[in-house]
Amino acid sequence: MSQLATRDLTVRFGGHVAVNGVTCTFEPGTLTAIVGPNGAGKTTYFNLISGQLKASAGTVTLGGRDLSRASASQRTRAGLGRAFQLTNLFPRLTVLENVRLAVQATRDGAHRRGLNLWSVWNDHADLLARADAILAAVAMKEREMELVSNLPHGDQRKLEVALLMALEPQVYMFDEPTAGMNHAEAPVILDLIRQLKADRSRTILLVEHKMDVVRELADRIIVLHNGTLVADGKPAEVIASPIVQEAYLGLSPQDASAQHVALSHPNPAPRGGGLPS
Ligand SMILES: Nc1ncnc2c1ncn2[C@@H]1O[C@H](COP(=O)(O)OP(=O)(O)OP(=O)(O)O)[C@@H](O)[C@H]1O
Repeated sequence: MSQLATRDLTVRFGGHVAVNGVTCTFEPGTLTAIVGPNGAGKTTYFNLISGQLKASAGTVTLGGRDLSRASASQRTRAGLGRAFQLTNLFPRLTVLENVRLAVQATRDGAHRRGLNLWSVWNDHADLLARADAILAAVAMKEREMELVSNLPHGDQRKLEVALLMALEPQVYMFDEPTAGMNHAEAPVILDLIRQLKADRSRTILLVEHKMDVVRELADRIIVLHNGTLVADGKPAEVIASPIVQEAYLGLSPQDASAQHVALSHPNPAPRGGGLPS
């Protein structure tokens, strides 16, 4: 099983350092929540790991393999799976066709074996069986013949997770997976993440603003502030730590026991100002 690691990962936009020397390892079987105020660098850190953005400095490795110079698609093939909000779906294809294509994308090499009709037929049956199993896992089998464009938003987002599962990644990356979902839709996605977590062999990274979700799902929390990693540990410890409670959240020690603090919120500026240097 493969450890994901970033070392001194840094990106600068002009004079602004959006992610600043982040060194962190993520173990298989662990769900790590990445939290921090708006603009802290969470999505940028994701972009650097998944290869959507090139780092100014530092490395990203998976199972010891250096992916720092790899493209986003090479990183996906190496095992880094990132959920994108609906951008990976083919709206004019059916649910089943979408999943089958994603399964097919993971079986590269099959098309290079030349034209052998028996193997083409076998591959086809195998792909369909795998697509079927994934649709069953996400409870979407009854919708498999529907066009994706006709699905309700919640089902489209569920399908997005199904496509990610089809890629069989070692690392699942979710950036605010329930953003824009209603009260009925959000629990379904969280259930899927719970299912993935139950497997205990996957590394899951979750950027999430909702602290109740983080408390429930995370084995570990890391906190980014101004692009820097400022806290890392078990959820209860991180949430209760003086640096997060007093400096970061701007709460008094008495408030430190508050149950519903949010480490991130809709207002761009963090409460309580900056962290001590
Ligand atoms: N392509 C870019 N060019 C210039 N600045 C950028 C770029 N991408 C991100 N930034 C800046 O980097 C900082 C970190 O942004 P990022 O989106 O990673 O924060 P975040 O923690 O994900 O915030 P939010 O919780 O609001 O999504 C911000 O100041 C943002 O404006």
